[in-house]
Amino acid sequence: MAVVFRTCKSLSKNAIFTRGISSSLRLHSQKPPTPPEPLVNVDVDDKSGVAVVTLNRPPVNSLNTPLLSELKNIIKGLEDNKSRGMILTSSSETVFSAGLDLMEMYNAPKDKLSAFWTTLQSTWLALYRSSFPTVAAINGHAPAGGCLLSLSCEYRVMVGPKFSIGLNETQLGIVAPPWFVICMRDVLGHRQTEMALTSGRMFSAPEALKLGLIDAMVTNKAEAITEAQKFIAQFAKIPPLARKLTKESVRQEGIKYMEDNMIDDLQMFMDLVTQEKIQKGIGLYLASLKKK
Ligand SMILES: CCCCCCCCCC/C=C/CC(=O)SCCNC(=O)CCNC(=O)[C@H](O)C(C)(C)COP(=O)(O)OP(=O)(O)OC[C@H]1O[C@@H](n2cnc3c(N)ncnc32)[C@H](O)[C@@H]1OP(=O)(O)O
Repeated sequence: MAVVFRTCKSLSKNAIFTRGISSSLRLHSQKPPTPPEPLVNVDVDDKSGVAVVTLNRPPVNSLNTPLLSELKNIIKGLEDNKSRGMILTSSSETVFSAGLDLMEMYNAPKDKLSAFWTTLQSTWLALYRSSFPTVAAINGHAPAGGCLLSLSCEYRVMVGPKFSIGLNETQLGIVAPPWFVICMRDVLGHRQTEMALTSGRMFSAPEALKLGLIDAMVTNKAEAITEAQKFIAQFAKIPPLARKLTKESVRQEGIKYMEDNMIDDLQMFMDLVTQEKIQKGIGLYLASLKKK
């Protein structure tokens, strides 16, 4: 797997920034400061043109505004570079993504809360409607927003059997927004979605496979990447424009929902999440996670 420097340069603002800073600082000091790790890494394979995009926000890849923003920029960069495909995975050995960063929603000022949600909306839309094939190589737990990212890809390969996946919002006393529901329904159908979402159930990888929530189960990350590459390779001979327009057509409900309802959806989020009892619930949940 080779990193194509030219591609990375145009994809990651962070990469340009850190290179620029470290080379100029080297003139003035012996020890340049260690550049910050990007929140999302991207490696583009020279031969296949497929990008492995790795969430890299330890410990649990919770999705905050900077990470979502970085992911969105990378997806846009891949679009601009006419990418052949994208595999989304995690640098953690046990967590794909713990979902939305609860700290972004807890006692947050309204402007930050609003920026957080609009970044989530636009990042999701960029991923969901991306023209290139997308696969989630789910190499760890994927609750809530982690499950949403997976569902927004076209194919899901999960490392099993011990990790779990699902939209668990109701268990937290919050509500999965309609576009989360559409994503789940795209994959599971109406009845199973209703059952899964009203209970907020998390599924083990074998359960998820049986249900169709994931498409394949493997035993490690390397196998997950190989399976993902195989899925993407089958599109090599399909004309990209026909593929893109077909994907958009199949996903029209979700795309249209978001395009038509961005402001209402933001308002619903703000109204719900700023309620005192919801804030209290998030606070208690965070405390329970920290107490573990
Ligand atoms: C008409 C409808 C209108 C609707 C309007 C909108 C409504 C709002 C919708 C909001 C949607 C939200 C979706 C979400 O994604 S909410 C987030 C849900 N996530 C979870 O429930 C997962 C919680 N985490 C875990 O279960 C576990 O952490 C894990 C992922 C299984 C990993 O376990 P592990 O043992 O490895 O790690 P720890 O639990 O010890 O965690 C390490 C530290 O990370 C902190 N942490 C974990 N998850 C989060 C998170 N999501 N946000 C912020 N911080 C998180 C945890 O507290 C530990 O912190 P510490 O090191 O300081 O102790």
